[in-house]
Amino acid sequence: MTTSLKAALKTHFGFENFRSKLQEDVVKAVVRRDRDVFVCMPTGAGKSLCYQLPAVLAEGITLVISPLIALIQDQVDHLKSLNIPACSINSKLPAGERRLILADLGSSSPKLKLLYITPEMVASPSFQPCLTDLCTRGLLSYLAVDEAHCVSQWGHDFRPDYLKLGGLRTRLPGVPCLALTATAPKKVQEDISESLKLSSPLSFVTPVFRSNLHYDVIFREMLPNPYVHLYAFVRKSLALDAGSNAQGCGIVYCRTREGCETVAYQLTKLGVLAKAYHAGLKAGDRTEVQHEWMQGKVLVIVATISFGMGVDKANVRFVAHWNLAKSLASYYQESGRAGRDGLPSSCRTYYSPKDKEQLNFLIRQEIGRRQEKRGSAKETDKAGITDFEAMVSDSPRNVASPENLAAAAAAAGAASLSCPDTSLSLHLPTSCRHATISKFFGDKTPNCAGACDYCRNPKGVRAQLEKAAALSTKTEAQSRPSGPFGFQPDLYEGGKKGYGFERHGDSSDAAGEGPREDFVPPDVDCPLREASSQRIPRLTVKKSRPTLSSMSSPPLSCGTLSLAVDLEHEVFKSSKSSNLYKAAVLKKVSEMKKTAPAPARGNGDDETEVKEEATASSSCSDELQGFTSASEIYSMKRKRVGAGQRGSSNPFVTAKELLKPSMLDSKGTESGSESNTDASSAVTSSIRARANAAAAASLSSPTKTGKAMSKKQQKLAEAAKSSRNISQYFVKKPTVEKSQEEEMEVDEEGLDAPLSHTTTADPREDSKPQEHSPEVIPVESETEEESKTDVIIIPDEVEEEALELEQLQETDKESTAEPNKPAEEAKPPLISEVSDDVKANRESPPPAKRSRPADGRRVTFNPNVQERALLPVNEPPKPVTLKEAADIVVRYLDPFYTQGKFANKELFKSFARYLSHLLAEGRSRGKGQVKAEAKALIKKLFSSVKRCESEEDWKHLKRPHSCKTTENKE
Ligand SMILES: Nc1ncnc2c1ncn2[C@@H]1O[C@H](COP(=O)(O)OP(=O)(O)OP(=O)(O)O)[C@@H](O)[C@H]1O
Repeated sequence: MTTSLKAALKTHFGFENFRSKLQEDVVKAVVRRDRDVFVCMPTGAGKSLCYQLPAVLAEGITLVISPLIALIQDQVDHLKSLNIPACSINSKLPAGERRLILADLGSSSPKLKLLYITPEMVASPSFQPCLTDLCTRGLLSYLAVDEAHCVSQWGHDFRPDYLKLGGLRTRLPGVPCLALTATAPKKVQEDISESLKLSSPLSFVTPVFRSNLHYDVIFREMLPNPYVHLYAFVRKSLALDAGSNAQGCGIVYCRTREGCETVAYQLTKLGVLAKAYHAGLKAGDRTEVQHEWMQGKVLVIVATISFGMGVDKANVRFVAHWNLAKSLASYYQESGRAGRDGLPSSCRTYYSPKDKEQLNFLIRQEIGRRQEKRGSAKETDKAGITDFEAMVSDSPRNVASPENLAAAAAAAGAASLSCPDTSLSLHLPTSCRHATISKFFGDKTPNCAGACDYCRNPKGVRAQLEKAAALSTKTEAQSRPSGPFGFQPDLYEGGKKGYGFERHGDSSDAAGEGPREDFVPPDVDCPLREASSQRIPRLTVKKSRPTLSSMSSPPLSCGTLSLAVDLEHEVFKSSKSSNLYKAAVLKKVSEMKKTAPAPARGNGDDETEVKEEATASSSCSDELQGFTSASEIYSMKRKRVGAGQRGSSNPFVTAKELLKPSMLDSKGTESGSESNTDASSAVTSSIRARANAAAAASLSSPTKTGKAMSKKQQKLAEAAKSSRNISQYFVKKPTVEKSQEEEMEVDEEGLDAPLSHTTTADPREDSKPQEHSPEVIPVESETEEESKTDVIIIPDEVEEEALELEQLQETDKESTAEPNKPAEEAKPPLISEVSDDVKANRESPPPAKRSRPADGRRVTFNPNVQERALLPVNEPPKPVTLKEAADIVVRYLDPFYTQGKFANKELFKSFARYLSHLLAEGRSRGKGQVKAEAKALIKKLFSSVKRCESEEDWKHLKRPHSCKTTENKE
């Protein structure tokens, strides 16, 4: 048998030998077909071959259940490349391919050897006829369940649909089942066996220990520059200093997309090519990044956990966790992607107590949510916490001091939920890290032989823990180490337990302070850190909860709540009475309100992220990926991000992005007004800052002024000087004849009149009527805040702006050189199109303060006039294509439009409306007319934007004429 198996191994898979004795034994057991088989082997041990080889040798079809389509795809592709007939039926399969597969399965002797399928699909009604048919014809040779830990509610990646596999199993009585996993502690193993109804299975369980992996932990917050530290780690792991001997690649795991982008950017900036991979990227970009990484073109992939499952790359020399994994089992699996070729590789965690707090909160919140949905608590709810605590079960102080350890252990003992031995903590250990992992999975202590930092340098590890403890003592003056589940014996005067699963259990031991209200235990989802505490007399959960919500309002993301929880807890710790507590909270809330800027456009992103990452893993982990770190939120500042970085400070957005919120708007689910306001102010500030910076540069650099200054630069400097009123871009040239100027002014005022009364609403204008035309939009003085706006100056963009400005001035020359025509000309379609309400408004009396030209004429700006002037008499206008029209409008949109992106939704909408009007009208229009219309459109838009001083105003922009003016407010 051995010889024939080896021959088949060589023939079908090209391997000379089995990877291990165990692999061989498993294959032999499966091939015998007389027992179910359970396999628990470390990551990268070659489990897949354990069912693939028997599948090839068997007569029928092997049904393989796998949790992810991406994972399935990799396996199918790999098998196809070996000429092994394999395929998958899933929701993404084109109908044609599906038909072909079903036809083959329905034939008398199907060619297919392995059919991969998700647990959801296997349970779906559409697949049942096919399954029944295969069963009745005896064509199923094996049922293989990959990643079998997903079946267990004690497992770290529980998938409810895996539970349905028990039912499937009973429908396939004679078909041997093979369950495989890399991460199954004893309890999970039992669960798998039970759920899959394995009948006295042959178990092949090998220790999880992988001697080629070196584990270590670095306290991120103690590093002067964590990115430089990571960079040095990358260089060392990839032996980049060894020149041509450099080898392999690596993975950095981050919890959020933003984290991925930042780390990738920092590493690249420091000198190692790194690319981000997360669900926020387009599918094509993701595939490309993965491809480049697989080929070794990109050395480091910085990813959320959506990356990795099924990625079988042999020479991954390191896996770094920039953020904590959500559980020890997850960590083992993620870090296990290193060293699959058996060569020494590094696994490092950059530990941060903040991370720990956030995760802790999220895990508990998730459990609370589940319990609420279910209406009851379950034993298995503890799994997430136990698994997480196994990584970070105690604070450094507790680990560093035996007394504290004992206290924490006692506290843990008192808790209704049994807590893991504190020495089991992976990241805050008192022993070997491999030992911690092995113990967690129920294995014996392995011989680490220096494959972790603790075994190499225990003193160093302890010193780091102590230093971290000292640091946190300084920052949390009064606080004591938090034991399991937030239990702080001293702080809460003995016996008070913190928020956790034990919190309902004990309410008896009041600390002997004044009269108390009847203690009502906090409910399951109470986010208060020490919800059960009665340390502050008369401060009950009922009273403190609203204060927390006021701190976390508006709810930006779970990070905000987490931050609010921290702040509330801080106040709680430092207050002695209920009144002082309330006063302190109110003060904090008002401080926050004062300092917090308008919500940033990106705020919604986190939620989107949470949703999108849902494909990656369990719901809990999804949420974690979308989490914005408290530190990020705390700064409440716009981020200064580098040029070219995704999610940078560039306020411009694509049309698609703009459409998204408007679609939501129409559904009434979300208001885009905030982001609009934000975008408009951002772009205005951005333009100002850029122009100012350019002006400053020209002033401070003598070489760039005077003669040496290029024409372009001069124009840019001019623009900078007048940047306070960007509308001047659209105003007539100073060289224009006065009479022409007046005509234009009158015309344009007429255009704006029904829509807005801006030009004269500003009292400043009334006071100096002769100095500027009514078309000049009032200049709002630049506030200190605006001048401080963080803007990255991108030289290329400045150049581009100058170029655009040049073009604009050229076109301005054209239009201002044209004679005006009487107002009776037909109203340009643009005007009629922009708003139907305009007509109605025209009939209403103008506002009292509206200024008029001295002669009282009321004329309407008519771009047709200009168009005619441009064209030879009697010659029909040269038709413009839609593209040409678009180009013209886009050019006039400058600086609201750059690199294919619009600055705000309103501009985009108007632009789209205008173009669709051109299309609908279906008649040829001259360039001049289009230009003039575009110019008028932009000018009007700009003036509308400028007039909006509040969010309310902005909302009214949807009906431009009703936008409130300063005057109206007065
Ligand atoms: N007998 C063998 N000889 C050489 N290489 C092998 C052998 N068996 C499997 N491999 C290779 O080992 C690598 C890991 O195999 P596989 O993906 O099956 O691991 P796994 O145990 O399923 O890991 P994970 O749990 O992380 O998915 C693959 O590249 C596979 O081709």
